[in-house]
Parts: sequence; structure tokens; C-alpha cells
Amino acid sequence: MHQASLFAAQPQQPILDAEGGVRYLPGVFAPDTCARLFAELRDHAAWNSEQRLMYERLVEVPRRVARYRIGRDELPPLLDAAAARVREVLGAPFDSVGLNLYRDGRDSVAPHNDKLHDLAPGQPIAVLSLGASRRMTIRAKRAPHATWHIELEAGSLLVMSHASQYRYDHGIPKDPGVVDARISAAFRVRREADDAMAQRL
Ligand SMILES: O=C(O)CCC(=O)C(=O)O
Ligand SMILES: [Fe+2]
Repeated sequence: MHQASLFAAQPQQPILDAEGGVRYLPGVFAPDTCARLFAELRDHAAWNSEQRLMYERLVEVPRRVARYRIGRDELPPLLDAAAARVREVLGAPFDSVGLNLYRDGRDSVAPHNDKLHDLAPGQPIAVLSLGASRRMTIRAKRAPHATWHIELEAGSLLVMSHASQYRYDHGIPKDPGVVDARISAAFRVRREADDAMAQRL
């Protein structure tokens, strides 16, 4: 089975497809920008605990989350600036951002693909990492389940194509060695925003 670990100082593209596959871009944001944004989000984002139905029981998801519509909700100011930068770097009209707060290595996100029904086809999903590094596991849904482990460092963008969500799951496994917090900001383009833009062209 294909297994690869990436701990990269250079851009990487572990998965290829017609929409850019999966790319890891380290160092897009400078360390001091990341530190300020991390502190702003940790202290001022509208964090929620969410519950999920699992085996007919409601359980709390093992992280905190917050969501904003870019251009419609009032974003924490540094997040607004970061969103503009991510739009510019990737040339995609991101209009929503989902935040995840992993308080320490006991927090995690289970393997999943991002729900595609309200996302614009052909547009990427970009995950900005802040705070502690955490390892993302990306795994092909089909046997023999090729797997990549990518160390997501502060300041990096992990960019996943829309198409990749059909063929791969991604997750952040628990890691007892991690004692510090991490925040990720997942930028997405909603389907309706893309339609509205197409109608204006
Ligand atoms: O925190 C991460 O790096 C991944 C988050 C994620 O997969 C999601 O919000 O859908
Ligand atoms: Fe995800």
C-alpha cells in the first residue's frame, strides 16, 4: 500500500487531478501574522461546541468550531484580512470560512470528505493552519487506500480540489504528544455564491 509522510519546507502536490488535486503550500503567512491571527481567533471568535449523532447517541465533537460568511457576517478583522489574502493567492472567490479549534492533541476531526452539496463545483477548499502543527491523514476511499500524512505547519495552506472530495477522506487524528492548541480556518466557495457570480458575468 502506498504510504507517504510529508514534512515539507517546499510546496508539495501529493495528489493530482484536473482541478489541482491536493497541494500543500508552506509559509504562505509569516510567523508574526500567524501569531496575531491565532490570538485574535482564540480570544474573539464565536466558538461553539457541536453535537453529532453517533450510533443513535448525541456526542460532542472533539473540537470547537465557528463559521462566518465572508462579506456578510462581521469577521474578526485579522481573519477578514487573511481571507482577502487567501482569495488573492489562490484566485478563488472564497465566501465562507469554518474555524476549528483543537485545544490539544486530544481534539481531532474524524476522517471525512467535505460535504459537497452546498459547495461550488470546481472550486477548491483551502485550510490555513495556525498554532501547533498537526498531522493530517489523507486516504483514498478505494482499495488499496493509498495514504498520505502531511504535517500542517502554522502559516501553511492545504488546498484540496472539489473533485478530490469524491475520492479521498481527510482527518486530523488524535496525537497525545501535542500539548498546544491549533486553529484551522477552512475557506470554501458556496454553490449559490458561484451561481450568483456566473449570472453577473
Ligand atoms: O483542521 C483541519 O486541518 C481540517 C479541518 C477540516 O477538515 C474541516 O473543517 O472540514
Ligand atoms: Fe474537512
